Formats: sequence, C-alpha cells, structure tokens
Amino acid sequence: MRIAVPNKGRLHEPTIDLLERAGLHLENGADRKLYADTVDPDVSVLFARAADIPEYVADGAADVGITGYDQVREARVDDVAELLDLEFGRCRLVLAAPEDGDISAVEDLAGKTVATEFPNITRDFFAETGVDPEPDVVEVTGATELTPHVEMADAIVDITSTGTTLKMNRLAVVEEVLSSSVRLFAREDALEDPKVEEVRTALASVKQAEGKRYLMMNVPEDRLEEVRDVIPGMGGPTVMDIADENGDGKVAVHAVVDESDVFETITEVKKAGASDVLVTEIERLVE
Ligand SMILES: Nc1ncnc2c1ncn2[C@@H]1O[C@H](COP(=O)(O)OP(=O)(O)OP(=O)(O)O)[C@@H](O)[C@H]1O
Ligand SMILES: O=P(O)(O)OC[C@H]1O[C@H](OP(=O)(O)OP(=O)(O)O)[C@H](O)[C@@H]1O
Ligand SMILES: [Mg+2]
Repeated sequence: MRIAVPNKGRLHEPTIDLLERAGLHLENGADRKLYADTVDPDVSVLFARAADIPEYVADGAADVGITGYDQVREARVDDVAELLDLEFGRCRLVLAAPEDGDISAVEDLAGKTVATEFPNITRDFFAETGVDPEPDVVEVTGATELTPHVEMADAIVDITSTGTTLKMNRLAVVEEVLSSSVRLFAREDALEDPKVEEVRTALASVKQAEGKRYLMMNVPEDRLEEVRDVIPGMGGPTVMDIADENGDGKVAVHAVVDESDVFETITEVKKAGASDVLVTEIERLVE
C-alpha cells in the first residue's frame, strides 16, 4: 500500500510529523527522494507535489493521499473517497479584488478577468453564482496577487490564511469560494485493502490524542465517588488497586481529560481527596 505525501512546501513537514506520530516511521531519510519505505513493510511513501497528489491516487501511482482539500477539488478526480480531516493546512480560497477599485460583489465581475491557480474551482464557482457574462478565468502558476496590479486581471481567486499577503498587495476579500484543510483520501477500489483502514485508524488515533491529557492519581477508597464525580470526559476513569503495603486503603485512578479541563480538574480532585496527581501527554488514542 502506498501513501502519496507532499514533497515540499508548507504541508511537507507536518505530514511527515503526523506519519511519525502515528507510528509509521520513515526509513532511510525522507528528504528529496521519490519514495521511502516505512517500518511497516506493506506501507511505502511516494513524495509528490501537493497539487499532483489527487491525480496520483486516482491513477493508481498511490492508493491513499494526503493533501489539501483545495487540491482534491481542483483535480476533479472521480472515484476517490475522503477518509479523514487531518485539520492542519487550514486556509480559505477567496475571491479578492483591489481595495480601492470598483469590485465589491461577485456580480461586479460579469465579463471581467480573474486570475487563479485554481481554474476549475473558480469556473465552478462562477457557474454556480450565475454571473453573466461569466468572467474570463486566466490560469497562473504563482504570484497571483500581483496580477490585478499589472492589469492582467480584475480580481483573483487565491489562498489566504492570515490575510497578510492580500493586505500587502492591497487586495480585499470579495467572497469566500472554498474552505480547506488537509485530508486523507483513498482511491475507492483501494478501500477494501485492510492496510488502508489501518493507516486511517493510526492517523485518527493521533488526532484523537491531540488536546487530551492522561491524569493519574491516588485516591483513598472512601473518597472514590467524590473524585469520580469531578472527573469530566471519556467514559469515566479507570480504577485500579495499588500495592497497599501501608494498608491505607488507596486506589489508583486514571482518566483522559481535555487539556482545557486539566487545570480545573486537578483543583477539584485534590479537594475531593486525591493525591500524587500526575499529568502526561498522550501519543495515540484508539477509541
Ligand atoms: N497560507 C496558507 N495557509 C494554510 N495552508 C496553506 C497556505 N497556503 C497553502 N496552503 C495549503 O497547502 C497546499 C500546498 O501549498 P504550498 O504552498 O505548500 O505548496 P505549493 O505552493 O503548491 O508548492 P509548490 O512550491 O510545489 O508550488 C495548498 O493547496 C493549501 O491546501
Ligand atoms: O494569508 P497568508 O497567511 O498571507 O497566506 C497566503 C499565501 O500563502 C500561500 O503562499 P505561500 O506562502 O505558500 O507561497 P507560494 O506562493 O510560494 O506558494 C498562498 O499562495 C498565499 O500567497
Ligand atoms: Mg504555496
């Protein structure tokens, strides 16, 4: 089973990091290569441009892919299914025009020219919004933000996240076209491969663990109910007997809680009688 992942650009590192955290360690270095093996002899990695990954998966060069939803939509591939939202590489594809110009609504683009690296998504957008006559869509391969200033286009459809690039180029958002994040997706005929589900579960377990903490504490048996009552989250805590040499009747309580609840929970369990509270990070969590 082969996974296509971005070979460079801003998605490369977080993707490799996610695979590593999921236990799919890459063998013999990941840099500047076409292929890499992983610790799992049945799983290999193909490095490709973020924009080419959907095509590679659809054509069978890889079975699953990791890239932006914007790229999957732009590639117009059939027969691929999304398996997981990996929730990084969050950005918006927006229609933007010069701040001080006369374009402030989609309709203002009737018969005008729009430059973009995403011609398919852009044409679909204008077809859906019914702008008449439909704008002329010009495909560029970078520096899209410059095109309105050199009279190549009246507006652009481009990626934005912090908004810095638009601002620097004195462009303002007219309308959102698409909201994107990185997705795990597979060719439909690869879905039966149990390895595909294994990889999905492994990546999902990393996402599950993010923002969660593992709490361990000792609790006198007669205060257990009180402690249990103040622990939020997943299916209640695990209670274990501990080697009780002093005969003081304590049990160990373990629980998974949201990171944002940790501070308050510690205060509450201490009040309820817990001691020796330990907080650790969780690498993976399979539900
Ligand atoms: N500013 C951004 N914030 C968040 N995600 C982004 C941003 N820019 C791009 N992305 C996401 O990353 C994907 C790839 O963009 P990136 O710029 O890393 O590669 P690229 O420009 O396609 O690479 P190349 O240099 O090969 O052209 C985009 O399709 C989008 O999903
Ligand atoms: O809203 P912002 O945070 O400013 O991000 C938007 C910019 O990020 C991307 O470019 P990138 O940095 O990937 O450079 P590239 O044009 O070389 O791909 C995108 O093409 C925008 O230009
Ligand atoms: Mg880019």
